[in-house]
Amino acid sequence: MRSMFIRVTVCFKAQGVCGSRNLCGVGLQRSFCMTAAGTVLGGKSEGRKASPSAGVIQRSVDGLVRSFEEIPHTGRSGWINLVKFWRENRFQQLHKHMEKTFNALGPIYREHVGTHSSVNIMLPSDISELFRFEGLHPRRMTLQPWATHRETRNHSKGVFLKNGEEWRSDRLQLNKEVMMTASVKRFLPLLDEVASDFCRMLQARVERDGRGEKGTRSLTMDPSPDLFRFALEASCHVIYGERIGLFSSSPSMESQKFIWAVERMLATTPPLLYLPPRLLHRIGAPLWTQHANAWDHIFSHADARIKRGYQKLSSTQRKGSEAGAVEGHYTGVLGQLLEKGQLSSDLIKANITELMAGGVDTTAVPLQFALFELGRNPEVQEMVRQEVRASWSQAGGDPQKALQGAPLLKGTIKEILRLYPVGTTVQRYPIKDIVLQNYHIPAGTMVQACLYPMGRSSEVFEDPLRFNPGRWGSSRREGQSVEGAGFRSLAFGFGARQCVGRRIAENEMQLLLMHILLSFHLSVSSSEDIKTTCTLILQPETPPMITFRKL
Ligand code: HEM
Repeated sequence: MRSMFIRVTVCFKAQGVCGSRNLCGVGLQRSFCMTAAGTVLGGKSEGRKASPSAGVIQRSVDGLVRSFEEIPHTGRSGWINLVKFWRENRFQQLHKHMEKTFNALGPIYREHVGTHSSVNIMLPSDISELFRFEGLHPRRMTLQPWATHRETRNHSKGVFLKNGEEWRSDRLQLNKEVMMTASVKRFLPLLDEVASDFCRMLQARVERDGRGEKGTRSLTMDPSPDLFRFALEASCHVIYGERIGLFSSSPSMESQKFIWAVERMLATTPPLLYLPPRLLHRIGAPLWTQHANAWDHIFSHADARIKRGYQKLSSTQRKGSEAGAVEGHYTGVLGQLLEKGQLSSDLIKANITELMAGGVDTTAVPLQFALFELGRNPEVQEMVRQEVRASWSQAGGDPQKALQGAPLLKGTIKEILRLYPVGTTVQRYPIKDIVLQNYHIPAGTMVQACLYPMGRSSEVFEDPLRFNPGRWGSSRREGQSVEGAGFRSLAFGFGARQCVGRRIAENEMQLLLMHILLSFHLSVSSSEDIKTTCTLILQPETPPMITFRKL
Protein backbone atom coordinates (compact mmCIF):
# COMPACT_ATOMS: atom_id res chain seq x y z
CA MET A 1 0.00 0.00 0.00
CA ARG A 2 2.79 2.35 0.93
CA SER A 3 4.78 1.99 -2.29
CA MET A 4 1.64 2.11 -4.38
CA PHE A 5 0.60 5.36 -2.88
CA ILE A 6 4.01 6.89 -3.43
CA ARG A 7 3.90 5.93 -7.10
CA VAL A 8 0.55 7.63 -7.47
CA THR A 9 1.93 10.75 -5.86
CA VAL A 10 4.82 10.93 -8.32
CA CYS A 11 2.36 10.69 -11.23
CA PHE A 12 0.33 13.46 -9.73
CA LYS A 13 3.35 15.75 -9.57
CA ALA A 14 4.59 14.86 -13.00
CA GLN A 15 1.39 15.17 -14.98
CA GLY A 16 -1.16 16.97 -12.98
CA VAL A 17 -1.20 20.21 -11.16
CA CYS A 18 2.46 21.11 -11.40
CA GLY A 19 2.97 19.92 -14.96
CA SER A 20 6.44 21.43 -15.19
CA ARG A 21 9.95 20.15 -15.43
CA ASN A 22 10.97 22.05 -12.34
CA LEU A 23 8.26 20.86 -10.08
CA CYS A 24 8.57 17.36 -11.37
CA GLY A 25 11.99 17.28 -9.80
CA VAL A 26 10.46 18.32 -6.54
CA GLY A 27 7.80 15.69 -6.88
CA LEU A 28 10.39 12.96 -7.10
CA GLN A 29 12.35 14.37 -4.22
CA ARG A 30 9.15 14.58 -2.27
CA SER A 31 8.20 10.98 -2.75
CA PHE A 32 11.63 9.96 -1.51
CA CYS A 33 11.10 12.15 1.52
CA MET A 34 7.79 10.60 2.26
CA THR A 35 9.48 7.24 2.44
CA ALA A 36 11.98 8.82 4.77
CA ALA A 37 9.18 10.34 6.77
CA GLY A 38 7.50 6.99 7.05
CA THR A 39 10.54 5.20 8.32
CA VAL A 40 12.69 7.78 10.08
CA LEU A 41 10.05 10.03 11.53
CA GLY A 42 7.43 7.40 11.92
CA GLY A 43 4.78 9.10 9.79
CA LYS A 44 2.02 6.94 8.38
CA SER A 45 1.78 6.82 4.66
CA GLU A 46 -1.81 5.80 4.03
CA GLY A 47 -3.89 8.29 2.20
CA ARG A 48 -7.42 9.09 3.27
CA LYS A 49 -10.50 10.19 1.41
CA ALA A 50 -11.08 13.89 1.36
CA SER A 51 -13.91 14.61 3.74
CA PRO A 52 -16.81 16.56 2.24
CA SER A 53 -16.44 19.06 5.07
CA ALA A 54 -12.97 19.86 3.84
CA GLY A 55 -14.66 22.18 1.39
CA VAL A 56 -11.80 23.28 -0.80
CA ILE A 57 -10.07 19.98 -1.23
CA GLN A 58 -9.69 19.74 -4.99
CA ARG A 59 -6.21 18.45 -5.48
CA SER A 60 -6.76 14.90 -4.43
CA VAL A 61 -5.35 12.00 -6.39
CA ASP A 62 -8.04 9.43 -7.08
CA GLY A 63 -9.86 10.88 -4.12
CA LEU A 64 -6.89 10.30 -1.83
CA VAL A 65 -5.41 13.05 0.24
CA ARG A 66 -2.78 12.37 2.81
CA SER A 67 -3.53 13.24 6.37
CA PHE A 68 -2.01 16.17 8.22
CA GLU A 69 -0.18 13.76 10.51
CA GLU A 70 1.76 12.36 7.58
CA ILE A 71 3.46 15.62 6.72
CA PRO A 72 7.20 15.15 7.33
CA HIS A 73 8.29 16.85 10.52
CA THR A 74 11.40 17.73 12.48
CA GLY A 75 10.40 15.96 15.67
CA ARG A 76 7.22 15.67 17.65
CA SER A 77 8.31 17.31 20.88
CA GLY A 78 8.21 21.09 20.77
CA TRP A 79 10.21 21.22 23.98
CA ILE A 80 13.08 19.10 22.70
CA ASN A 81 13.16 21.24 19.59
CA LEU A 82 13.14 24.39 21.67
CA VAL A 83 16.18 23.18 23.61
CA LYS A 84 17.92 22.35 20.31
CA PHE A 85 17.06 25.79 19.00
CA TRP A 86 18.59 27.48 22.04
CA ARG A 87 21.65 25.23 22.08
CA GLU A 88 22.41 25.43 18.39
CA ASN A 89 21.61 29.09 18.04
CA ARG A 90 18.96 28.27 15.45
CA PHE A 91 16.82 31.32 16.17
CA GLN A 92 19.53 33.43 14.58
CA GLN A 93 19.90 30.98 11.70
CA LEU A 94 16.23 30.21 11.17
CA HIS A 95 16.45 30.98 7.45
CA LYS A 96 19.33 28.52 6.95
CA HIS A 97 17.60 25.98 9.15
CA MET A 98 14.52 26.19 6.92
CA GLU A 99 16.58 25.86 3.76
CA LYS A 100 18.34 22.79 5.14
CA THR A 101 15.10 21.23 6.32
CA PHE A 102 13.40 21.68 2.94
CA ASN A 103 16.41 20.07 1.29
CA ALA A 104 16.10 17.13 3.64
CA LEU A 105 12.32 16.70 3.87
CA GLY A 106 10.96 18.13 0.62
CA PRO A 107 8.79 21.18 -0.08
CA ILE A 108 6.53 20.85 2.95
CA TYR A 109 7.28 20.06 6.58
CA ARG A 110 5.86 20.57 10.05
CA GLU A 111 7.80 21.99 12.95
CA HIS A 112 7.05 22.35 16.65
CA VAL A 113 9.24 24.68 18.69
CA GLY A 114 8.09 25.33 22.23
CA THR A 115 4.48 26.44 21.96
CA HIS A 116 4.82 27.32 18.31
CA SER A 117 3.72 24.88 15.58
CA SER A 118 3.72 25.51 11.87
CA VAL A 119 3.48 23.90 8.49
CA ASN A 120 6.24 25.29 6.26
CA ILE A 121 6.01 25.58 2.49
CA MET A 122 8.22 27.15 -0.18
CA LEU A 123 6.82 26.56 -3.68
CA PRO A 124 4.89 29.35 -5.44
CA SER A 125 2.11 26.92 -6.41
CA ASP A 126 1.55 26.01 -2.74
CA ILE A 127 1.81 29.63 -1.66
CA SER A 128 -0.81 30.65 -4.21
CA GLU A 129 -3.09 27.95 -2.78
CA LEU A 130 -2.49 29.28 0.74
CA PHE A 131 -3.49 32.78 -0.34
CA ARG A 132 -6.57 31.70 -2.28
CA PHE A 133 -8.63 32.80 0.70
CA GLU A 134 -7.76 35.63 2.98
CA GLY A 135 -6.49 33.77 6.00
CA LEU A 136 -6.18 35.16 9.47
CA HIS A 137 -3.01 37.00 10.24
CA PRO A 138 -0.88 36.04 13.22
CA ARG A 139 0.80 39.36 13.86
CA ARG A 140 -1.63 40.64 16.44
CA MET A 141 -1.48 37.38 18.29
CA THR A 142 2.29 37.44 18.50
CA LEU A 143 2.08 40.79 20.18
CA GLN A 144 -0.48 39.56 22.67
CA PRO A 145 1.96 38.88 25.52
CA TRP A 146 3.14 42.43 25.15
CA ALA A 147 -0.43 43.74 25.45
CA THR A 148 -0.92 41.72 28.64
CA HIS A 149 2.29 43.09 30.02
CA ARG A 150 1.20 46.62 29.34
CA GLU A 151 -2.12 46.06 31.03
CA THR A 152 -0.29 45.02 34.16
CA ARG A 153 1.74 48.18 33.86
CA ASN A 154 -1.48 50.14 33.73
CA HIS A 155 -0.85 51.61 30.34
CA SER A 156 -3.47 52.10 27.68
CA LYS A 157 -5.07 48.89 26.46
CA GLY A 158 -6.11 47.45 23.18
CA VAL A 159 -4.05 49.63 20.88
CA PHE A 160 -3.23 46.63 18.76
CA LEU A 161 -5.97 45.65 16.44
CA LYS A 162 -7.57 42.27 16.06
CA ASN A 163 -8.24 40.47 12.86
CA GLY A 164 -11.70 41.08 11.44
CA GLU A 165 -13.95 44.01 10.65
CA GLU A 166 -12.41 46.45 13.09
CA TRP A 167 -9.01 45.81 11.57
CA ARG A 168 -10.37 46.05 8.02
CA SER A 169 -12.03 49.41 8.37
CA ASP A 170 -8.95 50.82 10.08
CA ARG A 171 -6.70 49.43 7.38
CA LEU A 172 -8.84 50.89 4.59
CA GLN A 173 -8.47 54.34 6.12
CA LEU A 174 -4.74 53.88 6.42
CA ASN A 175 -4.41 52.61 2.85
CA LYS A 176 -5.76 55.94 1.62
CA GLU A 177 -2.81 57.70 3.24
CA VAL A 178 0.03 55.34 2.38
CA MET A 179 -0.89 52.94 -0.42
CA MET A 180 -3.05 54.81 -2.93
CA THR A 181 -1.47 56.49 -5.96
CA ALA A 182 -2.60 59.94 -4.77
CA SER A 183 -0.89 59.48 -1.42
CA VAL A 184 2.31 58.21 -3.07
CA LYS A 185 2.34 61.40 -5.16
CA ARG A 186 2.11 63.43 -1.97
CA PHE A 187 4.91 61.76 -0.07
CA LEU A 188 7.33 61.02 -2.91
CA PRO A 189 8.85 64.53 -2.95
CA LEU A 190 9.43 64.24 0.81
CA LEU A 191 11.35 61.00 0.34
CA ASP A 192 13.27 62.48 -2.56
CA GLU A 193 14.29 65.45 -0.46
CA VAL A 194 15.69 63.19 2.28
CA ALA A 195 17.45 60.93 -0.26
CA SER A 196 19.18 63.81 -2.02
CA ASP A 197 20.17 65.39 1.32
CA PHE A 198 21.66 62.04 2.33
CA CYS A 199 23.78 62.03 -0.83
CA ARG A 200 24.92 65.59 -0.27
CA MET A 201 25.94 64.67 3.29
CA LEU A 202 27.83 61.62 1.96
CA GLN A 203 29.54 63.64 -0.75
CA ALA A 204 30.75 66.14 1.82
CA ARG A 205 32.04 63.33 4.00
CA VAL A 206 33.86 61.62 1.14
CA GLU A 207 35.39 64.94 0.13
CA ARG A 208 36.47 65.61 3.72
CA ASP A 209 37.64 62.14 4.84
CA GLY A 210 38.29 60.31 1.56
CA ARG A 211 41.48 59.57 -0.34
CA GLY A 212 42.60 60.48 -3.84
CA GLU A 213 42.27 63.47 -6.11
CA LYS A 214 39.91 66.23 -5.13
CA GLY A 215 36.62 65.72 -6.92
CA THR A 216 37.04 61.94 -7.37
CA ARG A 217 37.89 60.97 -3.82
CA SER A 218 36.83 57.67 -2.38
CA LEU A 219 35.97 56.56 1.11
CA THR A 220 35.59 53.03 2.48
CA MET A 221 33.11 52.87 5.32
CA ASP A 222 30.34 50.93 7.02
CA PRO A 223 27.26 52.84 5.83
CA SER A 224 24.82 51.06 8.16
CA PRO A 225 24.51 53.76 10.89
CA ASP A 226 23.89 56.36 8.18
CA LEU A 227 21.34 54.15 6.46
CA PHE A 228 19.43 53.76 9.75
CA ARG A 229 19.45 57.52 10.15
CA PHE A 230 18.30 57.93 6.58
CA ALA A 231 15.42 55.48 7.12
CA LEU A 232 14.33 57.18 10.35
CA GLU A 233 14.58 60.66 8.84
CA ALA A 234 12.58 59.51 5.78
CA SER A 235 9.93 57.79 7.94
CA CYS A 236 9.51 60.86 10.15
CA HIS A 237 9.22 63.12 7.14
CA VAL A 238 6.47 60.99 5.60
CA ILE A 239 4.66 59.98 8.79
CA TYR A 240 4.92 63.18 10.85
CA GLY A 241 5.47 65.60 8.00
CA GLU A 242 8.63 66.95 9.61
CA ARG A 243 12.37 66.53 9.40
CA ILE A 244 14.25 65.64 12.58
CA GLY A 245 17.72 66.72 11.50
CA LEU A 246 19.47 63.36 11.60
CA PHE A 247 22.02 64.38 8.99
CA SER A 248 23.34 67.18 11.13
CA SER A 249 26.71 66.60 12.76
CA SER A 250 25.10 65.95 16.15
CA PRO A 251 21.74 64.19 15.82
CA SER A 252 19.52 64.40 18.87
CA MET A 253 19.70 61.84 21.66
CA GLU A 254 15.94 61.33 21.27
CA SER A 255 16.37 60.06 17.70
CA GLN A 256 19.29 57.86 18.61
CA LYS A 257 17.26 56.36 21.47
CA PHE A 258 14.40 55.65 19.13
CA ILE A 259 16.69 53.67 16.81
CA TRP A 260 18.02 51.69 19.79
CA ALA A 261 14.49 50.98 20.99
CA VAL A 262 13.43 49.59 17.60
CA GLU A 263 16.55 47.44 17.43
CA ARG A 264 15.96 46.09 20.95
CA MET A 265 12.32 45.37 20.24
CA LEU A 266 13.24 43.43 17.09
CA ALA A 267 16.07 41.52 18.70
CA THR A 268 14.03 40.41 21.72
CA THR A 269 10.90 39.38 19.85
CA PRO A 270 11.88 36.01 18.31
CA PRO A 271 12.87 34.15 21.50
CA LEU A 272 9.81 35.54 23.32
CA LEU A 273 7.50 34.19 20.64
CA TYR A 274 8.36 30.61 21.50
CA LEU A 275 7.84 30.76 25.26
CA PRO A 276 4.44 30.34 26.93
CA PRO A 277 3.39 33.39 29.01
CA ARG A 278 3.86 31.53 32.34
CA LEU A 279 7.49 30.73 31.57
CA LEU A 280 8.05 34.23 30.27
CA HIS A 281 7.79 35.65 33.75
CA ARG A 282 10.43 33.27 35.04
CA ILE A 283 13.15 32.39 32.57
CA GLY A 284 12.33 35.11 30.08
CA ALA A 285 12.06 37.96 32.58
CA PRO A 286 15.14 39.99 31.59
CA LEU A 287 14.35 39.65 27.89
CA TRP A 288 10.77 40.47 28.59
CA THR A 289 11.63 43.62 30.49
CA GLN A 290 13.91 44.79 27.70
CA HIS A 291 11.22 44.05 25.14
CA ALA A 292 8.50 45.89 27.06
CA ASN A 293 10.78 48.85 27.77
CA ALA A 294 11.60 49.10 24.08
CA TRP A 295 7.89 49.17 23.21
CA ASP A 296 7.24 51.73 25.92
CA HIS A 297 9.84 53.96 24.35
CA ILE A 298 8.39 53.51 20.86
CA PHE A 299 4.92 54.35 22.17
CA SER A 300 6.02 57.41 24.07
CA HIS A 301 7.70 58.65 20.88
CA ALA A 302 4.34 58.35 19.06
CA ASP A 303 2.50 60.01 21.98
CA ALA A 304 4.72 63.07 21.81
CA ARG A 305 4.31 63.37 18.04
CA ILE A 306 0.54 63.01 18.18
CA LYS A 307 0.31 65.74 20.78
CA ARG A 308 2.37 67.96 18.52
CA GLY A 309 0.25 66.91 15.52
CA TYR A 310 -2.93 68.10 17.29
CA GLN A 311 -1.26 71.42 18.12
CA LYS A 312 -0.14 71.86 14.51
CA LEU A 313 -3.61 70.99 13.25
CA SER A 314 -5.39 73.47 15.47
CA SER A 315 -2.94 76.22 14.58
CA THR A 316 -3.37 75.46 10.85
CA GLN A 317 -7.14 75.52 11.27
CA ARG A 318 -6.96 78.79 13.17
CA LYS A 319 -4.78 80.36 10.50
CA GLY A 320 -7.06 78.93 7.83
CA SER A 321 -10.16 80.49 9.30
CA GLU A 322 -8.32 83.80 9.76
CA ALA A 323 -7.06 83.78 6.17
CA GLY A 324 -10.31 82.41 4.79
CA ALA A 325 -8.71 79.26 3.40
CA VAL A 326 -6.54 76.49 4.78
CA GLU A 327 -3.18 76.28 3.00
CA GLY A 328 -2.94 72.80 1.51
CA HIS A 329 0.20 71.91 3.48
CA TYR A 330 0.86 68.20 3.58
CA THR A 331 1.75 67.40 7.15
CA GLY A 332 2.39 63.74 6.60
CA VAL A 333 0.30 60.67 7.29
CA LEU A 334 -0.35 61.70 10.88
CA GLY A 335 -1.57 65.15 9.84
CA GLN A 336 -3.93 63.61 7.30
CA LEU A 337 -5.33 61.10 9.80
CA LEU A 338 -5.88 63.81 12.41
CA GLU A 339 -7.41 66.17 9.91
CA LYS A 340 -9.84 63.62 8.52
CA GLY A 341 -10.83 62.59 12.02
CA GLN A 342 -12.19 59.19 10.96
CA LEU A 343 -10.09 57.16 13.37
CA SER A 344 -10.08 57.39 17.15
CA SER A 345 -6.91 58.78 18.69
CA ASP A 346 -6.08 55.30 20.08
CA LEU A 347 -6.20 53.87 16.57
CA ILE A 348 -4.15 56.72 15.19
CA LYS A 349 -1.61 56.06 17.91
CA ALA A 350 -1.53 52.33 17.10
CA ASN A 351 -1.08 52.99 13.41
CA ILE A 352 1.57 55.63 13.82
CA THR A 353 3.51 53.46 16.25
CA GLU A 354 3.40 50.52 13.89
CA LEU A 355 4.43 52.59 10.91
CA MET A 356 7.35 54.02 12.83
CA ALA A 357 8.43 50.73 14.39
CA GLY A 358 8.02 48.85 11.10
CA GLY A 359 9.62 51.40 8.84
CA VAL A 360 13.23 51.86 9.91
CA ASP A 361 15.20 48.60 9.99
CA THR A 362 13.07 47.10 7.24
CA THR A 363 14.39 49.59 4.68
CA ALA A 364 17.83 50.35 6.15
CA VAL A 365 18.88 46.70 6.08
CA PRO A 366 17.96 45.87 2.44
CA LEU A 367 19.80 49.04 1.46
CA GLN A 368 22.96 47.61 3.03
CA PHE A 369 22.52 44.43 1.01
CA ALA A 370 21.79 46.47 -2.13
CA LEU A 371 24.98 48.55 -1.83
CA PHE A 372 26.93 45.36 -1.26
CA GLU A 373 25.45 43.50 -4.26
CA LEU A 374 25.84 46.50 -6.56
CA GLY A 375 29.44 46.85 -5.30
CA ARG A 376 30.34 43.26 -6.02
CA ASN A 377 28.56 43.21 -9.38
CA PRO A 378 30.13 46.19 -11.21
CA GLU A 379 28.54 45.37 -14.59
CA VAL A 380 25.08 45.24 -13.11
CA GLN A 381 25.83 48.47 -11.24
CA GLU A 382 26.84 50.19 -14.48
CA MET A 383 23.71 48.98 -16.28
CA VAL A 384 21.45 50.29 -13.55
CA ARG A 385 23.38 53.57 -13.44
CA GLN A 386 23.04 54.10 -17.22
CA GLU A 387 19.32 53.56 -16.98
CA VAL A 388 18.95 55.84 -13.98
CA ARG A 389 21.02 58.60 -15.63
CA ALA A 390 18.89 58.54 -18.75
CA SER A 391 15.68 58.46 -16.80
CA TRP A 392 16.73 61.21 -14.37
CA SER A 393 17.76 63.56 -17.17
CA GLN A 394 14.46 63.01 -18.98
CA ALA A 395 12.36 63.43 -15.85
CA GLY A 396 13.27 67.10 -15.40
CA GLY A 397 13.59 66.78 -11.64
CA ASP A 398 10.31 64.87 -11.16
CA PRO A 399 11.23 61.91 -8.94
CA GLN A 400 8.12 59.94 -9.84
CA LYS A 401 8.87 60.16 -13.57
CA ALA A 402 12.49 59.26 -12.89
CA LEU A 403 11.48 56.08 -11.09
CA GLN A 404 8.93 55.16 -13.74
CA GLY A 405 11.69 55.24 -16.36
CA ALA A 406 13.99 52.95 -14.37
CA PRO A 407 12.63 49.38 -14.33
CA LEU A 408 16.06 47.93 -13.55
CA LEU A 409 16.13 49.95 -10.36
CA LYS A 410 12.82 48.45 -9.38
CA GLY A 411 14.24 45.03 -10.34
CA THR A 412 17.24 45.72 -8.09
CA ILE A 413 14.99 46.08 -5.05
CA LYS A 414 13.01 42.96 -5.96
CA GLU A 415 16.21 41.05 -6.47
CA ILE A 416 17.60 42.18 -3.11
CA LEU A 417 14.40 41.14 -1.36
CA ARG A 418 14.43 37.79 -3.17
CA LEU A 419 17.94 37.00 -1.91
CA TYR A 420 17.57 38.73 1.45
CA PRO A 421 13.88 38.90 2.39
CA VAL A 422 13.52 41.18 5.39
CA GLY A 423 10.87 38.90 6.86
CA THR A 424 11.88 35.34 6.08
CA THR A 425 8.31 34.06 6.24
CA VAL A 426 4.77 35.23 5.52
CA GLN A 427 2.26 33.52 7.77
CA ARG A 428 -1.43 32.77 7.67
CA TYR A 429 -4.00 30.66 9.47
CA PRO A 430 -6.22 29.44 6.58
CA ILE A 431 -9.89 29.96 7.35
CA LYS A 432 -10.84 26.85 5.37
CA ASP A 433 -9.25 23.45 5.00
CA ILE A 434 -6.79 23.38 2.12
CA VAL A 435 -4.56 20.82 0.42
CA LEU A 436 -0.86 21.47 0.04
CA GLN A 437 1.44 18.94 -1.64
CA ASN A 438 -1.50 16.58 -1.43
CA TYR A 439 -1.68 16.83 2.36
CA HIS A 440 -4.79 17.92 4.16
CA ILE A 441 -4.24 21.15 6.11
CA PRO A 442 -7.10 21.86 8.52
CA ALA A 443 -8.39 25.41 8.85
CA GLY A 444 -6.65 27.27 11.65
CA THR A 445 -3.23 25.67 11.11
CA MET A 446 -0.35 28.13 11.10
CA VAL A 447 1.17 27.91 7.61
CA GLN A 448 4.39 29.73 6.77
CA ALA A 449 5.48 30.62 3.27
CA CYS A 450 9.27 30.49 3.63
CA LEU A 451 10.68 33.24 1.45
CA TYR A 452 14.39 32.74 2.01
CA PRO A 453 14.50 29.13 0.77
CA MET A 454 12.11 29.98 -2.06
CA GLY A 455 14.28 32.90 -3.22
CA ARG A 456 17.33 30.66 -3.41
CA SER A 457 15.71 27.59 -4.89
CA SER A 458 16.68 26.43 -8.37
CA GLU A 459 13.20 24.88 -8.60
CA VAL A 460 11.76 28.38 -8.58
CA PHE A 461 14.47 30.67 -10.04
CA GLU A 462 16.94 30.14 -12.84
CA ASP A 463 20.49 30.50 -11.57
CA PRO A 464 19.12 31.57 -8.17
CA LEU A 465 22.35 32.79 -6.58
CA ARG A 466 23.05 35.24 -9.40
CA PHE A 467 22.18 38.86 -8.64
CA ASN A 468 20.23 39.72 -11.76
CA PRO A 469 17.73 42.63 -11.51
CA GLY A 470 16.88 42.05 -15.18
CA ARG A 471 15.11 38.78 -14.35
CA TRP A 472 12.10 40.70 -13.07
CA GLY A 473 11.61 42.58 -16.33
CA SER A 474 10.71 39.42 -18.18
CA SER A 475 8.65 37.93 -15.41
CA ARG A 476 6.21 36.25 -17.77
CA ARG A 477 8.97 34.45 -19.59
CA GLU A 478 10.73 33.52 -16.35
CA GLY A 479 7.54 32.44 -14.75
CA GLN A 480 6.20 30.35 -17.60
CA SER A 481 7.43 27.08 -16.25
CA VAL A 482 6.28 27.62 -12.69
CA GLU A 483 2.74 27.35 -11.50
CA GLY A 484 1.83 30.22 -9.19
CA ALA A 485 4.64 32.29 -10.72
CA GLY A 486 3.10 35.53 -9.44
CA PHE A 487 3.88 34.27 -5.96
CA ARG A 488 7.64 34.44 -6.38
CA SER A 489 7.96 38.03 -5.21
CA LEU A 490 6.33 38.07 -1.82
CA ALA A 491 8.67 40.08 0.36
CA PHE A 492 5.84 42.48 1.21
CA GLY A 493 3.31 39.74 1.80
CA PHE A 494 0.04 39.41 -0.02
CA GLY A 495 -3.55 40.60 -0.23
CA ALA A 496 -5.44 42.87 2.10
CA ARG A 497 -2.91 42.16 4.79
CA GLN A 498 0.19 42.94 2.77
CA CYS A 499 2.75 45.40 4.08
CA VAL A 500 1.04 48.73 4.56
CA GLY A 501 4.40 50.50 4.27
CA ARG A 502 5.15 48.89 0.93
CA ARG A 503 4.85 52.01 -1.22
CA ILE A 504 6.87 54.06 1.24
CA ALA A 505 9.57 51.38 1.40
CA GLU A 506 9.83 50.75 -2.34
CA ASN A 507 10.02 54.43 -3.22
CA GLU A 508 12.35 55.27 -0.35
CA MET A 509 14.83 52.56 -1.30
CA GLN A 510 14.67 53.25 -5.03
CA LEU A 511 15.17 56.98 -4.56
CA LEU A 512 18.15 56.52 -2.29
CA LEU A 513 19.80 54.06 -4.69
CA MET A 514 19.06 56.39 -7.59
CA HIS A 515 20.81 59.34 -5.95
CA ILE A 516 23.73 57.20 -4.80
CA LEU A 517 24.25 55.75 -8.29
CA LEU A 518 24.14 59.22 -9.81
CA SER A 519 26.84 60.43 -7.43
CA PHE A 520 29.09 57.47 -6.58
CA HIS A 521 30.74 54.40 -7.93
CA LEU A 522 30.42 51.55 -5.43
CA SER A 523 32.85 48.73 -4.76
CA VAL A 524 33.63 46.13 -2.10
CA SER A 525 36.98 44.66 -1.14
CA SER A 526 35.78 41.08 -0.97
CA SER A 527 33.12 39.46 -3.09
CA GLU A 528 32.54 36.68 -0.59
CA ASP A 529 28.91 36.15 0.44
CA ILE A 530 27.69 38.11 3.43
CA LYS A 531 26.89 36.00 6.47
CA THR A 532 23.35 36.66 7.59
CA THR A 533 21.51 36.44 10.87
CA CYS A 534 17.81 36.44 11.67
CA THR A 535 16.70 38.73 14.49
CA LEU A 536 13.07 38.94 13.47
CA ILE A 537 14.38 40.55 10.32
CA LEU A 538 17.16 39.11 8.19
CA GLN A 539 20.33 41.14 8.41
CA PRO A 540 24.09 40.91 7.84
CA GLU A 541 26.01 39.35 10.72
CA THR A 542 28.55 42.15 10.21
CA PRO A 543 27.59 45.18 8.14
CA PRO A 544 29.51 45.18 4.84
CA MET A 545 32.16 47.84 4.17
CA ILE A 546 31.47 49.78 0.99
CA THR A 547 33.81 52.03 -0.98
CA PHE A 548 32.11 55.16 -2.31
CA ARG A 549 34.05 56.89 -5.11
CA LYS A 550 32.75 60.23 -6.26
CA LEU A 551 31.79 60.34 -9.92
C1 HEM B 1 11.66 46.43 2.46
C2 HEM B 1 10.86 46.87 3.37
C3 HEM B 1 9.72 46.10 3.96
C4 HEM B 1 9.39 44.79 3.87
C5 HEM B 1 10.11 43.71 3.09
C6 HEM B 1 8.19 44.58 4.65
C7 HEM B 1 7.54 43.37 4.78
C8 HEM B 1 6.34 43.19 5.42
C9 HEM B 1 5.59 41.96 5.47
C10 HEM B 1 6.03 40.66 4.84
C11 HEM B 1 4.47 42.18 6.17
C12 HEM B 1 3.36 41.16 6.46
C13 HEM B 1 2.49 41.08 5.22
C14 HEM B 1 1.61 39.87 5.12
O1 HEM B 1 1.48 39.12 6.08
O2 HEM B 1 1.01 39.66 4.03
C15 HEM B 1 4.49 43.55 6.59
C16 HEM B 1 3.51 44.15 7.34
C17 HEM B 1 3.59 45.43 7.78
N1 HEM B 1 4.55 46.36 7.49
FE1 HEM B 1 6.15 46.08 6.28
N2 HEM B 1 7.83 45.76 5.20
C18 HEM B 1 8.72 46.72 4.80
C19 HEM B 1 8.71 48.05 5.11
C20 HEM B 1 7.77 48.65 5.89
C21 HEM B 1 7.70 50.06 6.16
C22 HEM B 1 8.64 51.11 5.56
C23 HEM B 1 6.66 50.24 7.01
C24 HEM B 1 6.12 51.53 7.61
C25 HEM B 1 6.30 52.71 7.08
C26 HEM B 1 6.05 48.94 7.27
C27 HEM B 1 4.96 48.71 8.08
C28 HEM B 1 4.27 47.52 8.13
C29 HEM B 1 3.06 47.34 8.90
C30 HEM B 1 2.40 48.39 9.79
C31 HEM B 1 2.62 46.03 8.66
C32 HEM B 1 1.35 45.38 9.20
C33 HEM B 1 0.24 45.63 8.20
C34 HEM B 1 -1.12 45.09 8.65
O3 HEM B 1 -1.18 43.98 9.16
O4 HEM B 1 -2.12 45.79 8.44
N3 HEM B 1 6.74 48.00 6.56
N4 HEM B 1 5.63 44.15 6.12
